[in-house]
Amino acid sequence: MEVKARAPGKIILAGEHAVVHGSTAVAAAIDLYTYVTIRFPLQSAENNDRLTLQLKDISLEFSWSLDRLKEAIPYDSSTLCRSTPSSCSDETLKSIAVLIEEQNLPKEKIWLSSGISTFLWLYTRIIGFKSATVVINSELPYGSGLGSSAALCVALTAALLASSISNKNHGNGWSSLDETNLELLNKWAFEGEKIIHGKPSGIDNTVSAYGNMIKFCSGEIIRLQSNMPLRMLITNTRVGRNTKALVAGVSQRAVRHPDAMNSVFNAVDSISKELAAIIQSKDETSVTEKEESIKELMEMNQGLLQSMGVSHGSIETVIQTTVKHKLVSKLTGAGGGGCVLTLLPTGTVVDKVVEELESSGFQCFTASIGGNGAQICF
Ligand SMILES: Nc1ncnc2c1ncn2[C@@H]1O[C@H](COP(=O)(O)OP(=O)(O)OP(=O)(O)O)[C@@H](O)[C@H]1O
Ligand SMILES: C[C@@](O)(CCO)CC(=O)[O-]
Ligand SMILES: [Mg+2]
Repeated sequence: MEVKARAPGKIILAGEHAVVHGSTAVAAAIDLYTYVTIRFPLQSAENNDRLTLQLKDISLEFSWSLDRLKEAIPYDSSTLCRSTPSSCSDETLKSIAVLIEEQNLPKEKIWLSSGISTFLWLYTRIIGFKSATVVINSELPYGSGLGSSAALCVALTAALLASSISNKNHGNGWSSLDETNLELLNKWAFEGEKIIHGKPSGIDNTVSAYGNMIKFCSGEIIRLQSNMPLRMLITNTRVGRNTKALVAGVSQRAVRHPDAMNSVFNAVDSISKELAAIIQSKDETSVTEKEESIKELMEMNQGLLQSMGVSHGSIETVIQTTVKHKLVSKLTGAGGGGCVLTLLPTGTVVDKVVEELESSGFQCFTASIGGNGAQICF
């Protein structure tokens, strides 16, 4: 039997980092996906006592015997419960780390270990110690602010939950999950994100699961209906960074300067709420006026992200380059490098700015905003 799932990456239009501290943020799905295929062997097949993970886009394969997994990951049948998401304890995470060390992950790929830990934990917790080959393929750049970690957690959980759905609709292409399964999927994916982000807000897994555009605050999800065209250029600075470390850095700054940082988080909250209102507004305001307001809000948000300490020289270079073309940019996701968003008001011709950014070694692309969330296929 084979099940497939896919989940999109995302951009954050406003509110990253502050959202971890209870502010509002606005995010949208993009049409770049992480795909997960799970193949279960026949009972009679050889090798039906192993769990194999293939990371297709980076040509790596890992394999564990089920006995070794059972030995290392604490298990009793009462803790295996697909319908009650639970957190991975520090102790279990340590045992999982040993399972990954045994696979001799190349040193330059050590950043993958949190993703593989999440895989092992979600897999064993949701469907137990069952033999399979899991193939993962991603169109998203890793660790670049486009939510690769959340797309992994959401796509994997969707495939795991789909494997136990009884009324499978074979051969009908991609289909969405029903509301109950979507809620369950989002909770499990959040538990997975905790392993990768440390202290996630939940916005990345939520927008990847539900798709479209959302306003998110302290776990509350409001689905937004955009009433204006919204085009963004995405520039990957190609500077690698790690969301967990950046989120922890902002929290440490907030401990050192609680009043100042609270004011920053409050300002971001207002920016996100205003941005969401503009995007949804059906009033007479012209698109040009709305775009002018969004530009200003993005500029203010970037200033506040810089004051949180999550900008980077490469991000500043992108901002300065786009300003020369009268365009406004802000970082997206955790910052520290990664990707930058540039608003493309109606009628903008991007060729010149793209040429200049790419000649500095950056990678530019556009993605369609506000599309599908998690989907499954049999
Ligand atoms: N397809 C994948 N396979 C295995 N691990 C993955 C995959 N995608 C992401 N990861 C894990 O997630 C980590 C990157 O997550 P991180 O949160 O730092 O960045 P991001 O999610 O791309 O950006 P942001 O959180 O800012 O949106 C990788 O180092 C890896 O451990
Ligand atoms: C930086 C952050 O706010 C967004 C990362 O895409 C972290 C999170 O919300 O989990
Ligand atoms: Mg992430």
